[in-house]
Formats: sequence, structure tokens, C-alpha cells
Amino acid sequence: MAKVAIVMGSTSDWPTMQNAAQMLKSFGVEFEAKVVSAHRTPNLLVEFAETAHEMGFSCIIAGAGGAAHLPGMIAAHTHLPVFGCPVKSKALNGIDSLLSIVQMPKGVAVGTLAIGEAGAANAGLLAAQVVALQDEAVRDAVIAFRKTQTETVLSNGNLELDA
Ligand SMILES: Nc1c(C(=O)O)ncn1[C@@H]1O[C@H](COP(=O)(O)O)[C@@H](O)[C@H]1O
Repeated sequence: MAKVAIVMGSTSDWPTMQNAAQMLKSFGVEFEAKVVSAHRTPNLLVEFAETAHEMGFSCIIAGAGGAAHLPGMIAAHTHLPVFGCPVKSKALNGIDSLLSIVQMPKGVAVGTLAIGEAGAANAGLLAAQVVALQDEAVRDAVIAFRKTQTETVLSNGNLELDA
């Protein structure tokens, strides 16, 4: 089965990026998660991105905060789809991360998600949808998830005042 890679700039991103991992796990999609940094481990980044397709990954989720060059640099070294997750930074609440990831130059694509946990979870969902193109069991799991979500919202009914 195709695997999904989750890479992040630091272990401090893991609480956010775990949301992507949990989403993949819920659909039965195999994943590997590790720290790779464009700034701190530049050689590892090139080695990882250049060989990711040989390792059986179907797409890559890359999360980083602050000067978040990781997703773009990964995308520069692979033909696999890359989903970028802006991690919420302490100083600028993730606006820096978002702007660093989203404004890629034409010709090198990163699909940018929302800042923080929701974005990371949606990156996991998108990656599962990529895997679902070739894998019926994952496709059925994604469809079931969406159906349950819709039913849950519809069953909420009318909202009442607390007091
Ligand atoms: N943005 C990047 C990159 C990169 O883009 O390569 N490498 C680490 N970082 C980010 O630095 C922040 C602080 O890292 P530390 O908590 O380790 O100091 C993290 O959010 C990480 O993603």
C-alpha cells in the first residue's frame, strides 16, 4: 500500500502534525513521520525529497513554523504532491508560517493548508484522498467519514439558549 510521509521542521511541531497522522491512521493509511529541516538539516532534506518516491510514498505532508521554507524546498526536489502545513508560531501566530509556505513561485507547487491543527488534520484528509484514488478500502473509509460527519451536523437540530 502507498505510504504517506509526514515531515516537520522540529519535534516542537509534532503536537500540531499529529493531527495529520491521526487522520491517516483513522483511514488505515500507512505513514512515516520524521523531522527534516531545510535550515538545520539541509542535506537530509535533499536526500529525503529526492528518494521519497523510491521509498513508496504517494505524497508528502510538510509542516513548519516561522520561516517555513521546508514545504517549498521539499517540493523543489520531488515530483510527488506536497501539502504544506503552517504551524502556529509563538511570535506571529502562524501568519509568518502561512506566508512563507503559500506564495510559491509559478512552476513549483505546494498545496497550502490552514494554520494549525485544523490544517494539519485536513492535510491528512487530503493525503488519504490521494491514496484513495488507487485504494478502494481507503476510498470507502473517506466516504464513510464524510457521511458520518454530515449526519452528525444535521442531527444537531435547532440550537437553544443555555439559560
Ligand atoms: N521552519 C522551520 C524549518 C524549515 O523550514 O526548514 N526548520 C525548522 N523550522 C521551524 O522552527 C520552529 C521552531 O523550532 P524549535 O522549536 O526547534 O526551535 C518550528 O516550528 C520549526 O518548524
